[in-house]
Amino acid sequence: MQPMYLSSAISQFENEQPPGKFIGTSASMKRLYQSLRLIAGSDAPVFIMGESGTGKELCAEALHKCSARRQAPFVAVNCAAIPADLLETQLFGHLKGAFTGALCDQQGYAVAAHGGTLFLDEIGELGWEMQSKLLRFLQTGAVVPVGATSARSIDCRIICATNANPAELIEQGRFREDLYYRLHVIPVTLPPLRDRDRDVIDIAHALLVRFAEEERKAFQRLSPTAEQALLRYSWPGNVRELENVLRRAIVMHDGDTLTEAMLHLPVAMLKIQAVSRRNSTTSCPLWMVERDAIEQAISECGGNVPRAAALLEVAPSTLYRKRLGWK
Ligand SMILES: Nc1ncnc2c1ncn2[C@@H]1O[C@H](COP(=O)(O)OP(=O)(O)OP(=O)(O)O)[C@@H](O)[C@H]1O
Repeated sequence: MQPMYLSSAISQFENEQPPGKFIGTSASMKRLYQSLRLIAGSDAPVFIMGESGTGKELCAEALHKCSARRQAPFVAVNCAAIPADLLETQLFGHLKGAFTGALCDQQGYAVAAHGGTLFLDEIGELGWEMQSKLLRFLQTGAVVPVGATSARSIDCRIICATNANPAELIEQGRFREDLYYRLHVIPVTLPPLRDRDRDVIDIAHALLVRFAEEERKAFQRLSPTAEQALLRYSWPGNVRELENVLRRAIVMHDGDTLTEAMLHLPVAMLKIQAVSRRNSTTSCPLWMVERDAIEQAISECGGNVPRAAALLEVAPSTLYRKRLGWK
């Protein structure tokens, strides 16, 4: 592998545009882009966390595109989508005759990613045995295809992602702690869509233009009340859900303006706005702001304190300690 050209990685971000295919300029996304700028120049493993549909794969792609490895392949593997008994040969390859049905040599995803980036999505779904094999690959930097006797060195950057809480998986004995520490070198957390201010509107506009063209419809804009509805909704399925809502609205309706009624957003999923409902001209003690933010995060995570701590980027012990202080 060539030495890492940090300056060339950074130049991808110099124009302050969101990296890769990201849309959104909210404060939380700007913080993310800033981290990605620093991370792209390194070869250290990245561990991406975030709710389903927040853009974890988009993030992995952006890191690859902004790295010195961008001319080499980006290989994405969904660990949950491949049956456990096929995963080893898919990941590490096999030789002809290694098992019934192995009619020719086949290189695995790891070899295909040589020189580039290997993205392991839904890493929490890997079986225990496969986790050991992945750990061995990370320790040795070499793969042994099924049926082979010698190893082949592979140079690829590892990025993995999960929407599960890794601490919980380890606690439940479903994920190896030693593998976790190998992978969890640089953590990246994607904020949920409901915490990205007006990004939802910018993304919706871009999707409206794209889907209207694909569906050969005349839609050109969102009505002001449709925009307000998008802002009020809590988006449990994040950007993927927004894509589905807009696609469905555009397919099922006609016109040039997409209205609130056409979106059919469930009223039961309105945002909990305890903090933002507070009269913003009335100051209050800082501890109350902090308390509200913490309680809101815990409530959004269905009472799961470690997950709320990950969202707030603090240790779970910090939340437990602070909550004891308020009681
Ligand atoms: N900030 C964004 N701007 C524009 N499109 C986005 C953004 N974030 C996500 N998307 C789009 O939303 C969809 C879901 O994104 P992606 O597959 O990266 O999410 P994910 O977090 O990996 O989901 P899962 O946890 O289900 O694997 C994709 O079509 C992606 O292009």
